[in-house]
Amino acid sequence: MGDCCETEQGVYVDSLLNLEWLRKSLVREEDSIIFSLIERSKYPINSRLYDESAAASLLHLFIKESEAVQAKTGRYTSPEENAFFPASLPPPQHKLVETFGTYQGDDDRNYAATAASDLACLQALSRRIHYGKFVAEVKFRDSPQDYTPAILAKDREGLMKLLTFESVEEAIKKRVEKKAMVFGQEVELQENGNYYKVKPELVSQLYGEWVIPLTKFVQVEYLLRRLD
Ligand SMILES: O=C(O)C(=O)C[C@]1(C(=O)O)C=C[C@@H](O)C=C1
Repeated sequence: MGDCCETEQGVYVDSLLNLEWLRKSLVREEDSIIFSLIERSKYPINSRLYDESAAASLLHLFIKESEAVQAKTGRYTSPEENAFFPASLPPPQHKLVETFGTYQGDDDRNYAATAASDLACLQALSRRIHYGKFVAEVKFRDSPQDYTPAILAKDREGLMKLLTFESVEEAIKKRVEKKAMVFGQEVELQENGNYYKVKPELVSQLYGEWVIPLTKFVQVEYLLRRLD
C-alpha cells in the first residue's frame, strides 16, 4: 500500500485507494458472496443451529469463538474487517502479528482472513479425502469375497488394484477442470476472452496427484483394519 492516513471515522485511506480499485474489490466480493451461498446450499436449513432458547445459539457460539481466534491473529486490525461480536475480543498477539508486519509486495496483511480461507480449503479437501472410508466400506460390503483375502494377506497393492477404477478417475479429472472453468471464469458484460481465477489444469492436477491418491490411501488403510 502507499501513503496512508486514517479518517475521523477510522477508515484507513491509502494513496492507492481509488474508485476503480474499490469497484474491483466490490466485484470480487460478489464472487465470494455467490460462492459462499453455493457452499451453504450444500446443507439443509439445520434450524437447531439458530435456536436461541439456550443462552445463545450454536451459531452465535461458533461465530464468537471463531472471531476470538481470528482477533488474536489480527483480523480486526484490518479496516475492512468488522466483527459481529466486537465486545471483549482478545487483542492481537502483538509479537506474532508484528513479526509478519513487514510489508512485502504480494502481501496485503489480511493474515487472519487468508488463514481462514486456507482452513476452509484444507477442511474441504480433508472431508473429500476421508470420504474414502465410506467408499471403502461400501466396496467391501458389495464384494467381501474379493476384498477379504487381500485384507488377510495385508496386500496393499492388491487392495489398491481392486478399488481402482481408472475411467472414473479420468472422468473426475476432466469434470473438475471444466468446473474450474465455469465457476472461476471472470464474468463481464462484454466478452473479454477467458480469464480464470484458478488455473483449470491445476485443479485437474491437484485431483490427479493429491486428492484421488490420498482418497485411495484412506481406502486401503481403512480396508486393512476392516476385519480387526
Ligand atoms: O469412485 C470410486 O470408486 C472411488 O473409489 C473414488 C475414487 C476417487 O478418489 O475419486 C478413488 C478410486 C477410484 O479409482 C475412483 C475414484
